[in-house]
Amino acid sequence: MSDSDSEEGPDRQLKLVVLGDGTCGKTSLATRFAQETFGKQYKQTIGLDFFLKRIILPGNLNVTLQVWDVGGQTIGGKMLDKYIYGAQGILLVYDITNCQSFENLEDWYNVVKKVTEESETQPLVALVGNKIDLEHMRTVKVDKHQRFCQENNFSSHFVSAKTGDSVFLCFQRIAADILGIKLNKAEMEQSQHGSVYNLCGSGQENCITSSKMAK
Ligand SMILES: Nc1nc2c(ncn2[C@@H]2O[C@H](COP(=O)(O)OP(=O)(O)OP(=O)(O)O)[C@@H](O)[C@H]2O)c(=O)[nH]1
Repeated sequence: MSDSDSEEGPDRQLKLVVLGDGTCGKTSLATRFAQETFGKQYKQTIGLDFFLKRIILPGNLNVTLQVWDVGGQTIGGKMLDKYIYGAQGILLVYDITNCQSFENLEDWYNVVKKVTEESETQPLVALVGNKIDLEHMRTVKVDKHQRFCQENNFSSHFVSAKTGDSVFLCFQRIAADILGIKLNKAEMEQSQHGSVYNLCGSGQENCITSSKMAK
């Protein structure tokens, strides 16, 4: 992509589909990222929820992320294939305190493979361990997570939708990977903790970038 595209061209749009068992925290992850909120109360997603968030990647590249939050009960249903179709990124989410939610990702991934096997371009797949604020209750070993990533060439993420830890970084890294943009260490460290607005504070440049991010 040329410089002129990144400065004046229309926003790039990326479709990211969030999959995983019920209660692993998909809606919480999406709302933490898109709205910077978190609700303790569980409200089951029926079918699909949809969020939009505009971010700016290095090189002043505007990217609008469409986050498709798929209800955990849709596995085995007729609509799931349609939700996945056309995704550039897939987030396979599990709850680090719930082994079953990790084991069941195999089934979710099988659906992804079936839907995308004949596509020209394959989506980037990210493995996301959620609820790291509950580290003391972890039942899924980090080794297992890493092995699953290596075996399938997934990118690896650990987040807490509750505290916001690494949530923005997770989406930012996924978008950057899809677009072939390399984030440097400083950019990743800035994004690691909390919301985009918390990015302000340790450098004028980052402050400007953060304030340009639309809600
Ligand atoms: N401690 C903690 N709780 C979380 C976290 N993320 C989500 N939760 C809680 O887990 C419960 C389920 O979260 P949801 O985001 O609704 O889960 P979901 O995966 O969207 O569930 P479905 O709609 O059934 O697919 C809620 O009570 C959340 O408050 C987290 O990072 N830490």
